[in-house]
Amino acid sequence: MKLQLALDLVNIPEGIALVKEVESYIDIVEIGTPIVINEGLHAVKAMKEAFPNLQVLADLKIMDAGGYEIMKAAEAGADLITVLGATNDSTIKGAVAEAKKQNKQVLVDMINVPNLEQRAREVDSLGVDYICVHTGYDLQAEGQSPFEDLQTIKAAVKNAKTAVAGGIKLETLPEVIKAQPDLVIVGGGITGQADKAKVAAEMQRLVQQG
Ligand SMILES: O=C(CO)[C@H](O)[C@H](O)COP(=O)(O)O
Repeated sequence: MKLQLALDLVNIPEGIALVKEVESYIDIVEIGTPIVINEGLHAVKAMKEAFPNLQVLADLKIMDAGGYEIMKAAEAGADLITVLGATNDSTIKGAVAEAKKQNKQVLVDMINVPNLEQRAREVDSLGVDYICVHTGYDLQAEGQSPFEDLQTIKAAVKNAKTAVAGGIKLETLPEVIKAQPDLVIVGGGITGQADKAKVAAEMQRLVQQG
């Protein structure tokens, strides 16, 4: 099981400073969608250059032009790139084909997919690397969490690895780990804490003991 730190509400220098604090406790650093919107793929390039030993995920949430957008993220140095499960199969197939060519990985974000079980099975047959359940900020604010959805995809997905994101905190991490995802994605649960290194270290301990 791996731990991914999601950076969303920071600029490039703030993001690099933050990762320096927790570098040894995480496996993957995510350049979140708001950073890509604010700073472009330069943020991915800057993070990869600053931390060549970490994997960098570009949270592009690709909805169209799968092959092209994967190619651009790969050029910037991303190791993993996100595509939306809500898009059509052609976009996902194009993304997977380009990612394989570039030796990169595709994580499909199932945010707001209504027929989760059925779509997870379909996406699983397209050769993607990860299928991720995700409760976004707006639904987190309404009290929702991704924990039940994780059980759903754990039962449905046979080929891809599974991932979970959306409001995970140190207190809720043990419940998440019980469902045995391959990847746990944490943003505010680390970035919003006063002692980020302490929380990240404890999260790494829990994730590694599985
Ligand atoms: O992709 C995202 C928002 O769309 C976030 O990166 C993801 O939800 C993790 O952040 P948090 O743990 O703060 O919810």
